[in-house]
Amino acid sequence: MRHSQATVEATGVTVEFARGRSKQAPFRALDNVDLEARPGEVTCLLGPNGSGKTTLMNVLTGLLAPSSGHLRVLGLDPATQRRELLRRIALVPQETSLYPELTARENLVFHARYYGMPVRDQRARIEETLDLVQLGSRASDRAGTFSGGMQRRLALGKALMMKPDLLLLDEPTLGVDVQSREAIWQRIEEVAEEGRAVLLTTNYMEEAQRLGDHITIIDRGANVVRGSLTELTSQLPETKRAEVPPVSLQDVFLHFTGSGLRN
Ligand SMILES: Nc1ncnc2c1ncn2[C@@H]1O[C@H](COP(=O)(O)OP(=O)(O)OP(=O)(O)O)[C@@H](O)[C@H]1O
Repeated sequence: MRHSQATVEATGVTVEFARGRSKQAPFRALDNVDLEARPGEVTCLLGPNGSGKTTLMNVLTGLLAPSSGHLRVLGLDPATQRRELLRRIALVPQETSLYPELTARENLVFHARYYGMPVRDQRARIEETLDLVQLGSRASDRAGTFSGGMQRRLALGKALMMKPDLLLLDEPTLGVDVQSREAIWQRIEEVAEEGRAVLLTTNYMEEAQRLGDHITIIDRGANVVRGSLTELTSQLPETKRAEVPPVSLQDVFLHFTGSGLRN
């Protein structure tokens, strides 16, 4: 049972996009979706391509307003209290948002200033962050010269530096090597250990299995199943549970979403 007050509380969230031709019914990218993320936990949002994961992240940060549903993030309504919300959350999007001409350190300085970090904290926090994401020795190199893994670590550093109450990550280890992935996973685990909430999307079952205290699977814009890995496994039919113990999250995922390819 999960007792603490939820950081993300979404109930019945629906998002519709108008289609090109006006007479067509709108496309429902999210249909009555429920989601929760709690302090001290990593919540993983899984779903096949196009299932609505990024759309849901955009709703949580107030970038998109839902057509209907109840939504609170840190007790705030993202649609109307976005400015206040953005001071307390950090989002690492799929495409890294770095300035390639600036050095790693300059990227962090720019971010700290933009988000109004107190000047007296900036220097120490920036150096601490560079060490945390293992870029101390490359701090004076331009971000544009970094490998994919280094760029992801720097993007994560930008978010961690602000010490958000909610860290949102859209596919945090997409295309990075094993070493960077391990470093990123450890930082994510530390954020949760510090009592803050993490919500991440991923297509990597191994990642969700390692990090996810709680897992929500969506498919075609709707909830499929939610719970801890143990709870999800217990919802598999007896025959599947018995196959090859222990059951992997991939078995659970394919059982609930099927193996058909998505477009
Ligand atoms: N602005 C938009 N206008 C119209 N349709 C959209 C828009 N944004 C997303 N969609 C559609 O909504 C659905 C969900 O897309 P979304 O990007 O949220 O999926 P996803 O689960 O993040 O996919 P992936 O794993 O491929 O990143 C898709 O069918 C997509 O084409």
